[in-house]
Amino acid sequence: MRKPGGRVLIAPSILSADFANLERDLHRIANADWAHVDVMDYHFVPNLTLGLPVVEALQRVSPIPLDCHLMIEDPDRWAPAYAEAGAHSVTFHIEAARDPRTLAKDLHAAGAQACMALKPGTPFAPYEELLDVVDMVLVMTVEPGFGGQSFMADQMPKVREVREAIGRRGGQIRIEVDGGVAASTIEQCAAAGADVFVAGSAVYGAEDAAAAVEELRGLAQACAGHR
Ligand SMILES: O=C(CO)[C@H](O)[C@H](O)COP(=O)(O)O
Ligand SMILES: [Fe+2]
Repeated sequence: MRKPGGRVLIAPSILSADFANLERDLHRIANADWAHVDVMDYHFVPNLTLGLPVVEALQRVSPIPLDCHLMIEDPDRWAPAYAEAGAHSVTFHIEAARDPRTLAKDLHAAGAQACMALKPGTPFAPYEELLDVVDMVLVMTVEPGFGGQSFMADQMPKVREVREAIGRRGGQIRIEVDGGVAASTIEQCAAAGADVFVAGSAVYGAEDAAAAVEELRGLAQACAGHR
């Protein structure tokens, strides 16, 4: 079982990168742990970003593993292809999945870690049993769909609830937070029990993206150590 206070992971979101220069911008964050890739389909969320062909291309050039966050309808049908493309982790939204248990198994069979995401209005308790089959839980700290939104501190009790449930069951499940994570908000996420931190505008909006990654990592790691 991973002890509280283990290594934290920083996953910059390329949603805030320059879409005309994605390879260059992946290399700007080569010191991060994962590159977070936001896939949006104009149906599950009111925005459209990129899909499987672009993820396959990113996979060929990325210096770090891809963490694919699928904000799409029918992930049962579409998500396994992202695992087959080589993504390290594939996140589906629990609000969109028909059979999350089978989907998680399909993702594992295709070689990826499986993660379930919860929108801000979605409670965790009905899905606690799925901790048996997922590797990570993503607690959204904005409404999914756009980068650059304000962090929702009211999601911290949910992060604590997930961390407590993981603690009761044992196992090595990570908790990822996504949306509005920055130097001013990351410590409360880490204190609540998150150990994977997505940051888009806070990293790519900085003069030096790699330095922003290190700053975030330092703040989160210090907090995780005191948990
Ligand atoms: O999933 C997302 C939006 O739905 C993005 O990953 C998230 O918003 C990152 O951007 P920022 O750090 O600027 O909030
Ligand atoms: Fe995301």
